[in-house]
Amino acid sequence: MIELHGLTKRYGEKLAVDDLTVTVRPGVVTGFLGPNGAGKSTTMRMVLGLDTPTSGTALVGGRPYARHAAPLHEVGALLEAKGVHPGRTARNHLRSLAATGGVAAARVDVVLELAGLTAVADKRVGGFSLGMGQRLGVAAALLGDPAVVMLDEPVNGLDPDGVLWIRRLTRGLAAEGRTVFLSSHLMSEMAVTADHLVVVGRGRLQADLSTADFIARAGHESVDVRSPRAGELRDLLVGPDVTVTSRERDRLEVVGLPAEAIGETAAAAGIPLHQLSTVRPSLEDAFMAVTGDTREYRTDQEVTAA
Ligand SMILES: Nc1ncnc2c1ncn2[C@@H]1O[C@H](COP(=O)(O)OP(=O)(O)OP(=O)(O)O)[C@@H](O)[C@H]1O
Repeated sequence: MIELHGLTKRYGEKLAVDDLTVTVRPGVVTGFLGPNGAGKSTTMRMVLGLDTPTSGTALVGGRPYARHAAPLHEVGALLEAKGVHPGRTARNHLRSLAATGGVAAARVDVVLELAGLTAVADKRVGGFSLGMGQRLGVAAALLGDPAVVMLDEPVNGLDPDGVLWIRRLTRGLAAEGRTVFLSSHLMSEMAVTADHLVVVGRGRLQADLSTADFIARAGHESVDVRSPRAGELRDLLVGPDVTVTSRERDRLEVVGLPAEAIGETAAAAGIPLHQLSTVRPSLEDAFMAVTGDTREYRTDQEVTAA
C-alpha cells in the first residue's frame, strides 16, 4: 500500500505536487495519469525518499521508505532510465544490484525470465535498445520480490510486444496481491491496463476512481444526425431531458435519446435521414474532460522548452 497525505513539493515558485492525498491499494493496478509536467515523477521520487516533501507525507507499507530494513523487498521501482554501466552484461548488472540490496543471487535468473531477457542476459547493456533497457529496468525493480511495484512511464520506448508484456506482467503482479502503481500520460494505455485511476493535473488531484467509473462519468453518449430537414426534426426531438445542438444546417447532435427513437420520430414525420450514428465518448475525450484546464500548462512548457 502507498499512502500519500497532503503531499506537497515546491520548487521555488513552482508547486510541482499540491496537497495530494491518495491511497494506492494492493491487488489492483492503479494508473497514475496526467499530462507531462503534472507532478507524477516528483510524487514517485518522494515515495522513494529521493526527494523531500515540502509538506505532507508519503508512506509505503505503513512507513517512510527510508525506515524499511529491506527496502528492495518493500518497493521495486523503475524511474527514468538510470545509468547502467554500458560494458556490463544484463546478468552482471542485476547481480551487482542484488549483492548491494541483500537479495539472493538466484533471483537474478527469475527476473531475467520475467523480463524476457534470458536470451540476452550475457550481452553488454551498451548494445541494448531503448525497449530492452526498459525491460532491464523492470527486471531490476522486481529483484527484491517487492510488495509494491512502482513504474514511471513503463511503456515508453516499448514496441507493441513490449506494451503487451508490461500489461500482462503488471496485471499478474496485482493478481498476486501486490500494490502496482504505474504512471502514464496515455489514457488509452491505462484504460486497458489499470483497474483504478489517480488523475493529476498541475500537481493537484483531479480524479481518484475506478477506470470504469472514470469512462462512464466523463462523457455522455450522443447521436449524430444528418437530414436535409434538420430544423423540423429538431423541433420534434427537443424535450425536458433532450438537448439538441446544431453546428451545421443539416446536422444535429442529440443527447438524451437513443438512435432508435430518433429514427422512429423521423420516419413517423416522413423526414429523410442521411445519417444516424451513436457517438461514444473516446477515452482521450474522457481524459481531456478531467484534465482539460490543466492541459494548457503542457503547451506553456513546450513553448518554454523550445
Ligand atoms: N528538480 C526540479 N527543479 C525544479 N522544477 C522541477 C524539478 N523537478 C520537477 N520540476 C517541475 O515540477 C513539475 C512536475 O514535474 P514532474 O516531472 O514531476 O511531472 P510529470 O508528471 O512526471 O511529467 P513528465 O511526464 O513530463 O515527467 C514540472 O513543472 C517540472 O518542471
